[in-house]
Amino acid sequence: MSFTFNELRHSCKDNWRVYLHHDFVRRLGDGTLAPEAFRHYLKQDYLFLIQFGRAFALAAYKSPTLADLRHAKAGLDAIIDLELGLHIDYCTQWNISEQELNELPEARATLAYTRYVLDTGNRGDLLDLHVALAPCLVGYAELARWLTEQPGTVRGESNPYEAWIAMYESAEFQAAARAEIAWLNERLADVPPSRFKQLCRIFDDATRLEIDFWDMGLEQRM
Ligand SMILES: Cc1ncc(C[n+]2csc(CCO)c2C)c(N)n1
Repeated sequence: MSFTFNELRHSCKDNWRVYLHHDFVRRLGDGTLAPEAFRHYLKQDYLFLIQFGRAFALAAYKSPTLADLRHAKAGLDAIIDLELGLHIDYCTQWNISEQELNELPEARATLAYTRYVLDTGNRGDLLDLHVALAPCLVGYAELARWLTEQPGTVRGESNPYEAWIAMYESAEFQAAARAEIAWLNERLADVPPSRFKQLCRIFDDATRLEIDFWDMGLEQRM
């Protein structure tokens, strides 16, 4: 029996659609998202990215081979040098200082999602951890492509969220998502059905926690 990432994604298709086509995402696309909701999301996403940096460090610890270790290092580099760097610049443009970021308490949705991923990686192996990380990596690349195709999406200077969409639409992010899918496809080819079922549960949990993260932003909840 051989499984693929596409089957994993299909196993939670309803929640996957809710995550990708969430109101928060649609409003980023048409530019109607309340600026305060976006600022709340940006601040919590900074805290989220720090914990995700830890998750990639955990992936390094859980790596049995040099190739896996390099893969984890590349993921950690991408978060620290690319995503967090852009994020801090972006926060400055939205009048959120680095000092404010460093003093923020974590919202419950941030705590739940990030600690779930870290716990899944701690108790499981590298594949469990990657499956918990996949909705984040693959989902944002897919939602950026989806937004680009929507007729309601406003591009260019008239959309205050243009830079956010462009970041996840960029060739670099799209390539990272494709690499992750390839990595998962290689591993999923060897798992038995009972193990695949466990992995579907992890993927669905992380997808639901992504939905909660959008809800938290939209409703500015702590
Ligand atoms: C809640 C939330 N989910 C996913 C991402 C996207 N993201 C986070 S880390 C990473 C890997 C590359 O650095 C990607 C694509 C986000 N920013 N916030």
